[in-house]
Amino acid sequence: FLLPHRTKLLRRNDQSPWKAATTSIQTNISITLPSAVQVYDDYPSALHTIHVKTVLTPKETEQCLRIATEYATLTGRWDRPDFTRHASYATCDFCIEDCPPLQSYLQSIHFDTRIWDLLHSFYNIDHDDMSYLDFFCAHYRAKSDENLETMDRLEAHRDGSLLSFTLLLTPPDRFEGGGTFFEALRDVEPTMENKDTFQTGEVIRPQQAGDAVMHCGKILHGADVITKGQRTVLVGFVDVSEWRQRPGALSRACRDWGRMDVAKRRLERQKQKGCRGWFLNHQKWLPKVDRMTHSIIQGYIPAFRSVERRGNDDFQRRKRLEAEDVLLRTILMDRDEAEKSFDIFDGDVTIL
Ligand SMILES: O=C(O)CCC(=O)C(=O)O
Ligand SMILES: [Fe+2]
Repeated sequence: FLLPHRTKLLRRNDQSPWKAATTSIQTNISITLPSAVQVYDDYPSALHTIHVKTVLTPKETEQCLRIATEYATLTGRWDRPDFTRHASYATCDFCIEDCPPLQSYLQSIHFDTRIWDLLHSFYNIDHDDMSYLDFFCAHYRAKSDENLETMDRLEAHRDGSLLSFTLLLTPPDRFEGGGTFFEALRDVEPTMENKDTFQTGEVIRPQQAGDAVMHCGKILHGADVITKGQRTVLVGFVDVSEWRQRPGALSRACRDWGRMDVAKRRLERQKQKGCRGWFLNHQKWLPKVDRMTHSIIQGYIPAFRSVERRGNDDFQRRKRLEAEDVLLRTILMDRDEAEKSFDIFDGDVTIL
């Protein structure tokens, strides 16, 4: 069931378990990222909006949490981060595929169909064009002396997938802190409708277990620190077929984000060497006549203003957000456009 495009047999109908899910209080919140660039149209694109939506009933959520906790206790999978699965941003987790009881329970309640239906309605991507890159159950707990290897947060990052979701399994009254933060939401004011879920700055905190935060995985995000108790979530990385993605859009964004990383490192290096400048011992490489004429050639190199400006935190953030915004506007092609761009292959395409 980890291959969603194979789940056509689980289409929604009147008797579907989806009906059961609609009997609990239904969260339906959407928060749209502000525009960071003016030069492009197409704002907001579907990908600018983050959705918080009820996916599981309280009973189903409880059942998932029970099965997951039993499995993690037995295997120790929540006791330390798994660097083999997520090398850079390792979480204390297990893959749903590794836990047959949870996998078959989710299958029995048609979990995948619910997720694809929602993602389809939010981002207009066909079920056949979505598949799991990863689907796992992660666990955060407040730091204490006994659990040094466990995790209490996840640093800001972008997922490998174009779409992602984080579904809360633990009732929110059992922990403090937590939630998913998004850098681009820092200056966005909560509204009457979302003020409970979106209380502080960048963080989205679902108000009931069974609710999922669904978003574009390329938006810079992370898990806020847990200060008390434990928080268990189901996380899905959902990939979108290549043919719906505009060639070059992601690589352009990665290049721009990479430039900002380099600028940051240059400033750090400059600071290590002393902000005002530094002396180079390079006289022996210079022609004798010039040695006497230029003070710079005497070896003194002032700190570069441009390095300071480009390494500045606000500047960095603005540039990161600009690249992110352009990506969100451009990466998805609608079906017609995608079909046209596929036509250049003249129908001669073999899909392996
Ligand atoms: O736990 C969360 O709220 C976010 C998790 C996440 O971003 C991830 O695992 O990639
Ligand atoms: Fe993530």
